[in-house]
Amino acid sequence: MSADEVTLPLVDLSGYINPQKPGDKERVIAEVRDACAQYGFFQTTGHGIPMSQQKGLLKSIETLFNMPLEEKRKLSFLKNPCRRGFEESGASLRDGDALPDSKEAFYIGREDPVVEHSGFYGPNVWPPLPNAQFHDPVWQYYEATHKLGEIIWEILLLGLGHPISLMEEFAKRPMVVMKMIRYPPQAGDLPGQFGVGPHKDFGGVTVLLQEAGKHGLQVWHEGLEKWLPVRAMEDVYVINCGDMIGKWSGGRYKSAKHQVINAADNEPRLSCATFFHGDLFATNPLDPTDPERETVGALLVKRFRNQFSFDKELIAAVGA
Ligand SMILES: O=C(O)CCC(=O)C(=O)O
Ligand SMILES: [Fe+2]
Repeated sequence: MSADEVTLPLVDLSGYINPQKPGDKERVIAEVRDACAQYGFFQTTGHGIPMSQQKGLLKSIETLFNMPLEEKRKLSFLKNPCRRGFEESGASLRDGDALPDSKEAFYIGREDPVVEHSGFYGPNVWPPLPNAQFHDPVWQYYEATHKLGEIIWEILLLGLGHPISLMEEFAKRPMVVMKMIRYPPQAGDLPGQFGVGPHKDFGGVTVLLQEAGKHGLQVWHEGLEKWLPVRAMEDVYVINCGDMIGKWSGGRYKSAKHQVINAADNEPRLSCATFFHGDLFATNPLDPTDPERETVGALLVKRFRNQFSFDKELIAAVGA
C-alpha cells in the first residue's frame, strides 16, 4: 500500500456518546485505542458539536484576524500574564526550523477571575469586538470542545482498562487551552516555510477543527516513513494525543509528529485546536500506579520554561 492510500481511521463517536445497543461503547473504545496505538491520530464524526457552533467559531476567527495588525498587537500574548491573546505571524521558531511559522494565532483558556499559579489560571483577553461577533460564539465553542476533550480522555482511560472515576481528580480544574489559527496562503515554493513546522503536541488530547476543504495537515507515519495528508472534511474532527499521553501510557498511545503546509490555492486556511491537558496538580490517570507522580503542571512548566517565567512556589507545588 502506498502512503497516498493510507488514511487516518475514521471513528464515529456517537456509539460512545449516545449508545443505542449493547456493545456500542466498547466498539468505540476499541477503535480509539487501536487508532491511537497505531497512528496517535484519528478523524471523527458523531462528536456532538453542532455545525452551527463550528461555523460560528470560524466566522469569529475570520473577524478577529481581519482586525488591523496594530489592533491585534495590543492583544499580544507576550504581554499577558496568562499567555492568552494574539501571536503574530513569524513568532514561532522551533529548533532546526529554517523559517518561523507563517501562522498567526489567538489563545484563550479557562476563565478564572484572578491570576493564579504563574498565570496557568486567570482571565482571558477578549478583542474589542461585539460579544455576538466574538466572545459568545467562541466561548460556546470552547465549552463544547472542552467537553469533547474530556470524553476522549475517558475513552483513552477505558481503552487501557482504567475506570473513568479517575477523571474526577484529573479534570477538577483542567488546563484547557484553545488556539485559533489563520495560515496565510503558502508563499510559492519557499523551501522550509511551514504554516506550522514539524512538531508533536506536548500535552494531552488535541481536538482539532479544520476549515472544510482547506487541506494542509500532514501526519508522520513511522512505519512508512512518510507524511500522510489529512483531508479537511466538513463536520469531521481530528483528534490526536500529545507527548504527555505518549509518556504516561508507556507508549501504548502514540504522540505523532505533524506539520501544516497550507494547501489551499492562494487562500488563507483557518483551524482551531483545543488542548485538554488536565488539572495542574493531577498525576498520570493512564497509569495510576506510576511511581514518578509527575504532574500536569510539571510537564507544562518544562515545556514553557524557555519561553515564559514561572514563580518558585508554583514550580515547587507542581514538582517541576
Ligand atoms: O492547523 C492544524 O491543522 C494543526 C495545528 C497544530 O498542529 C497545532 O497547532 O499544534
Ligand atoms: Fe499540533
